[in-house]
Amino acid sequence: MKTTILGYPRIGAQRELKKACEAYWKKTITKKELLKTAKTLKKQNWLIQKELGIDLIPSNDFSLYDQVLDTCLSVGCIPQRYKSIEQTNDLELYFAMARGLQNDDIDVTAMEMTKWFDTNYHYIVPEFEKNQSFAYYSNKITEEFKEALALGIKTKPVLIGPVTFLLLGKEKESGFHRIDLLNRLLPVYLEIIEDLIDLGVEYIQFDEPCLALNLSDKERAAITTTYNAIHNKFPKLKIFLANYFDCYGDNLETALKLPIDTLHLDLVRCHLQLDDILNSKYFNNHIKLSLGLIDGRNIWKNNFEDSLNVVQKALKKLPPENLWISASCSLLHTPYDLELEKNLNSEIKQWLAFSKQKLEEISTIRNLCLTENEPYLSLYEENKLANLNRKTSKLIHNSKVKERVSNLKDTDSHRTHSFDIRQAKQKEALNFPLFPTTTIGSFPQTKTVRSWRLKHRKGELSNENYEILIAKEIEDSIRFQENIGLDVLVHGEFERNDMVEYFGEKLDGFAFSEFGWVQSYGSRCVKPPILFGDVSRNTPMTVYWSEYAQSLTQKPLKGMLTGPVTILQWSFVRNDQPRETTCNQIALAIRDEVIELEKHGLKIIQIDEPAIREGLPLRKEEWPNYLNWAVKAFRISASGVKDETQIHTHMCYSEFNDIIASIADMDADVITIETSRSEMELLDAFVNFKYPNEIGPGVYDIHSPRVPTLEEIEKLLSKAKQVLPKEHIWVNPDCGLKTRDWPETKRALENIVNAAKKLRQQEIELV
Ligand SMILES: Nc1nc2c(c(=O)[nH]1)N[C@@H](CNc1ccc(C(=O)N[C@@H](CCC(=O)N[C@@H](CCC(=O)N[C@@H](CCC(=O)O)C(=O)O)C(=O)O)C(=O)O)cc1)CN2
Ligand code: MET
Ligand SMILES: [Zn+2]
Repeated sequence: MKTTILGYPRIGAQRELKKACEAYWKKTITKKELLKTAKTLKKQNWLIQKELGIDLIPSNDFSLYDQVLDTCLSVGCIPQRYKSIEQTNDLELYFAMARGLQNDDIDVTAMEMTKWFDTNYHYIVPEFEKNQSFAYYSNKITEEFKEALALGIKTKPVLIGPVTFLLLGKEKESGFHRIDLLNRLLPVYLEIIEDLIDLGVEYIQFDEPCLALNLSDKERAAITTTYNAIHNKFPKLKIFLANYFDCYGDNLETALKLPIDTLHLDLVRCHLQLDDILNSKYFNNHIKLSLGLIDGRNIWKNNFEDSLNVVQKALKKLPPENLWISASCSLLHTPYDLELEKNLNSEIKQWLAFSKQKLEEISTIRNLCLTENEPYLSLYEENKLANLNRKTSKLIHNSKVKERVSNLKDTDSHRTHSFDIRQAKQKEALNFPLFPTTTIGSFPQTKTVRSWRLKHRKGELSNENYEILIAKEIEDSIRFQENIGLDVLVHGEFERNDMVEYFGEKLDGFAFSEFGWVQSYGSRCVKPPILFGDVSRNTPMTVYWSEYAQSLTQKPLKGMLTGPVTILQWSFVRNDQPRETTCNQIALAIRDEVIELEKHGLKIIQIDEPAIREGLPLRKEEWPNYLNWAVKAFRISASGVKDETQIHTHMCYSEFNDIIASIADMDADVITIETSRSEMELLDAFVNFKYPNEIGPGVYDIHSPRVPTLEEIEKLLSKAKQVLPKEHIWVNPDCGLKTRDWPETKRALENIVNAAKKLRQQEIELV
């Protein structure tokens, strides 16, 4: 019985890769220095896995930006607009595809970015043309294998499987389906594999998480074609096929019939599938199983007793040499090392395992299965105790909270009156012009603002002085917003480290780490708070700064909250009760905050739910149940206020078509959404559905430093005006401005306000 993992985090325990990439982009370090940092990180990752007892260690799980982008370069899937960069500098090309590039000679936009399945990790979306050709282009995969080999480690290179690669991409023109490109793509994979085999590779891991989705017959056939072709050409190669994040489901028969060496199972997300497989008539016991027992998506300690039971079950049908002990998915989604945490409550800390601790758990489980397992029995006992302690801890349970959730009534998730009635009252109370303008909440989180927070945390800046600085920043932003003439102002979120972590820090039932960083996209990281117990709000969270900001202006100020589903989705959440229950607890806490903001004079409150789409289960059968409780949780948070109080919500990065009815069902008075990059295409869902409430389609792509011109914004707005009732249209950016700098923010927002003014003028001239 051996151990393996599917992938390891790569950002560095101290976020070394983030810092190096950002320095390289600013040209304060050279390409050579960046690559040196990368090399050191890879080496550290391999050596720690070796030291902690991982037998089959992955390579090519490292990436300077994103593994799907890496795959694009491996197979030469480079959109036309980058061809002029291609010749000059490989890193420049790579980062241009990731982030766009603007200089005297070149002006190219970035490739699209979207969520990796149901995670908060974003990948770069491959672009395909009808006549797409592929060619073996970058040699990253072989180079990394050689790098590890030089350290004495023969790795298992990780490749995103060709079918998943195609399905994750997008057709950039009509008249074909991307899956039809398989016959062109496969030969390139075969070339790469041949190179790897020449270098001595024994195992290759093919990640095909598309197997967790509802696949068509054609897509399933593509899986069969692919792995038959690879096996026929390289019969000695050991194919390690990995699906994760959900069951094989309908795709199980296809998977079991493949000529592969190992099938990997995510037993955390789908623990019943082991029985399905062992009992399947297609199962043959020559196949090896990789048991994904350790949770790669969450930070709770494994329960060894349960895991050993699973292994025993497998051992009834398979010899031990046909089993791998592993984690459910790549450890990319969990932080580096729990040992770095010096300030975590020690009771809570003993319940947790970060990536490094998960490596230890994997080898301990294997060691406990050995006949000579005595040296490890104390670890087993320790694990049992920690799990028992977590079950019974006083820190977790709050009977008042449980009672409040179980006493929720239907009326708690309904506003007093329907939208029409509310809208009329709000129009009277707020008296906005046509096409009111607003922003999504955050203003630039500059290095300076972040450095105040760091100093404050370290005790180098007193509470009082920190607050003086934040207050001044808020005041400046209010004056700026008034000057350019925005209709609904925001305070700017300067006091927040992150829109979820900030609330985690204020709510009971959450703990937070110091170094628990997880990559979100490229160099951007998040530090998800740890939701370990019943959630309650014992103190106002945003009232102080919102009330202060409102006191500075006659214009209405929009209070800014993160919604229950997003807090749930972007935290490390307890796994001892249904997510629905936890979400309702958060919803009640947010509801109390909404009511309190109203009490303190705020007439408009935004409850952000950017993660509601991402939280959708991977399989459609499970959508209705999820949407039902998620929408209800939002409504619970929003329904405690009077008709006159205007509730906004905001979503970004979303394909809205599938779930538009549920979005409407959230019944927010106003929704602001991301649409600018798709030229308002995303608005179609709202139009086709006749979305009943007010809506602000984004007119400024905040993911790019580019400033949209007045004309561009006008064009987008006139598109919106053609399809939406003009009384329903708001004018705003796609998302918050925290990742932007002030100069471009100011120019862009001025253009936005002026575009709205021009639109109003046109309306007056029309009558
Ligand atoms: N949780 C979450 N998920 C999300 C989003 C989001 O906003 N939050 N937005 C979408 C896109 N994803 C994003 C993820 C991260 C960031 C982001 O800006 N992250 C920051 C960190 C934000 C943060 O927590 N900041 C802290 C700590 C900042 C820090 O690194 N401080 C330095 C010191 C200051 C400095 O020199 O910069 C340090 O500790 O060493 C703070 O402001 O207090 C980063 O990686 O740079 C943006 C978007 C989807 N998912
Ligand atoms: C990822 S959605 C962000 C919403 C938040 N209010 C902001 O403006 O940053
Ligand atoms: Zn957003």
